[in-house]
Amino acid sequence: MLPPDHPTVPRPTIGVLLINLGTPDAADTRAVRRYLAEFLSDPRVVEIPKLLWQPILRGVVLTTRPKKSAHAYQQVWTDDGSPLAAVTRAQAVALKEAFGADVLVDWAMRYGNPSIDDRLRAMKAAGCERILLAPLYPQYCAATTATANDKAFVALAGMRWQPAIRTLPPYYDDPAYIAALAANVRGALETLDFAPDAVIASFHGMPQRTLELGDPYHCHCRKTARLLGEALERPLTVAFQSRFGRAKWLEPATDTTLEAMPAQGIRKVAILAPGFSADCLETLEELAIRGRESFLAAGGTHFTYLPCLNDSAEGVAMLRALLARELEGWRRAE
Ligand SMILES: C=CC1=C(C)c2cc3[nH]c(cc4nc(cc5[nH]c(cc1n2)c(C)c5CCC(=O)O)C(CCC(=O)O)=C4C)c(C)c3C=C
Ligand SMILES: [Fe+2]
Ligand SMILES: [Fe+2]
Repeated sequence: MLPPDHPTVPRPTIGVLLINLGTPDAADTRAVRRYLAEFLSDPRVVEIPKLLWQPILRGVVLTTRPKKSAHAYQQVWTDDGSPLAAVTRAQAVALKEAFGADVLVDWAMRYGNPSIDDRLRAMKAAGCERILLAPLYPQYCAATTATANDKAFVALAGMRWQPAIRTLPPYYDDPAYIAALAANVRGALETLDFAPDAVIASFHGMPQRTLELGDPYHCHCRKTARLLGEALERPLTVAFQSRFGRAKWLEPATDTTLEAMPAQGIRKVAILAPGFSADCLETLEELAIRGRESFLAAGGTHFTYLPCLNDSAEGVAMLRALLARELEGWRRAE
């Protein structure tokens, strides 16, 4: 006879951990400083020797940037907190619903909260013997995908009894991802009261040096944009946003592209950020607010920002298909 509180329904033995970049706990200078200190101390993100970089980070960067960034966060903060956290949580809830009771879906952030370590331990305690790590970056980059997996493996290194692990591969050219983006863009363009002269695909930038060192990120971005352009039957203008620091970054830059367009006769634009699985500071503030302002100030007449896939029906169906493919052998083995 089982005790009354013994679970009669089997506990899920398979878990999926959605991972995104991370965001401050609050839109104030203190919380942003804490977040930036962790983020920008990651040697996968800033590839400058620690002895040189830490004095610059602790000196000029962490005394000036947090206040400026906190102001930016305040403009996009929601009742559910940071948009990045709110959207990632909503994606986890929707995927939980889609997979049903036999798969435990959770979410974590590479920097800040909820931490990867904390959520992996909770999943293990809940009975997960097999865990799929899913860094939600369509384009592989050492500064995003690899560091998310690194962090998970550091947590596993502290476990006596580790779960079995798989990692979600990049999906920059996956037909399901391209189709979801195309449906999203087509639907949004249909509701516009203007026909854009250009559709811009803005990806987060990276130092040019990482391309020369063999990071596939730039190639992945270009291929996503080519395939999406083919699906939409119109070429996209590719640009790279969010430049950080003094080194040369991937070009062309989104801000200078937007500022130059009106003088070239391109006065109506639609812009999307296909490399972000969730809307966040970089899309909502940098593109939708500042990008709009600078484009209109340069003589543009019409500007629209097209939201990320987020927890839209097509976005969740796409993620479910990608994750289910990775879980295939595991689910059959149960
Ligand atoms: C989508 C892919 C991303 C890549 C590639 C990436 C590289 C990268 N980023 C920085 C510096 C900053 N990024 C910041 C915010 C931020 N970056 C991404 C994604 C990628 N970054 C996201 C999703 C976010 C948003 C976080 C949020 O809370 O909404 C920031 C913080 C904000 C600010 O102060 O501007 C910094 C700094 C570097 C240096 C880098 C590659 C080397
Ligand atoms: Fe970034
Ligand atoms: Fe930015």
